[in-house]
Amino acid sequence: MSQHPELPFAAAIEVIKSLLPETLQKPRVGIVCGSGLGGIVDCIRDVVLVPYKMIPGFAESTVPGHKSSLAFGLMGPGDGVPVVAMLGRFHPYEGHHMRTVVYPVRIMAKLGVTEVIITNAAGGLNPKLSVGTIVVIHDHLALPNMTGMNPLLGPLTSPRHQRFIPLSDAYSPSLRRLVFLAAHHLSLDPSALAEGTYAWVSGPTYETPAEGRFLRLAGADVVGMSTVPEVLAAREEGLNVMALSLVTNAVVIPDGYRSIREEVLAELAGKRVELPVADVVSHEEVLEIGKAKGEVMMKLVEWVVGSIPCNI
Ligand SMILES: O=P(O)(O)O[C@@H]1C[C@H](O)[C@@H](CO)O1
Ligand SMILES: Nc1nc2[nH]cnc2c(=O)[nH]1
Repeated sequence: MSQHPELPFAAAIEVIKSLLPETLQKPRVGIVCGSGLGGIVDCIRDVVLVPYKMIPGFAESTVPGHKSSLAFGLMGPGDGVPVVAMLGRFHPYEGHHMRTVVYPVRIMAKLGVTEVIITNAAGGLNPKLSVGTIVVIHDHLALPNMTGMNPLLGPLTSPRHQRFIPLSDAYSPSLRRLVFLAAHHLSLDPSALAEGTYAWVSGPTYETPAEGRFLRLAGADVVGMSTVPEVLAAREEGLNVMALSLVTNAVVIPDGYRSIREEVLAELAGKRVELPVADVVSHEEVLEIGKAKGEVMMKLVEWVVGSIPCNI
């Protein structure tokens, strides 16, 4: 495996701190915004934006719905909790090296972040999940991790890191509890918030119906092209992780394939048939749902940030 040049951690931290007032230099919570979910910046007070192009080692996000800036500021009631939000993320399918994809999470840890909230837009595999539902991720299924594309492959980025990271408790039960409490306090309909397993695929192609069925049979509830690399790096850095998916589209057609054979035979026999047709998903649709339903996600995140106890 090829070595990746050392990332300039110290230079990045120095630049970031030089652009921030002292009160914002040590954020407690890091937030990673998924496709179309960068509106979270509206919940942050005293915002200071730090463009990625100013930070050594950062790439640019090339995906529509992702902005290339970190937002520092305060969130939640009272004095507020210092936070840093990544308004756009890096995906491996953009051509970024895996070390670059997870670099911002490592920078967050170095700035003092102890909890990270990772959001994404995802396709629904579980037919019980309707579009707009928010899923609290409690586990993941990462085929790339199991087939030689684990983001933590290669030399350790710090001698403090463990070589072997357990993932049985990757998604903090305490933070997950807080989201459900948040939903109650915000009087959300209980069906608006579910919990489930996220399948990570590399993208950039969306799933074929067979791939969707395969992932569903393997136990996944939603599928997306991000999050897991960030979760792994965050766990390696010792951060508590919470991850939320917004279901933007349905992947699996419950009744299976539209059978052209059945259709033709029925037509020849003079019968009318109405067979299921697969949804054709697009990134525009993903962004549209993010715009329409992202506010609930933002309110949940804001409530959780304001309620994280000192020692979780
Ligand atoms: O960054 P996220 O995971 O929210 O973005 C999703 C997955 C792909 O990048 C894109 C597909 O529409 O949205
Ligand atoms: N892989 C994948 N990622 C998504 N992100 C939003 N929707 C989808 C989807 O259907 N599949």
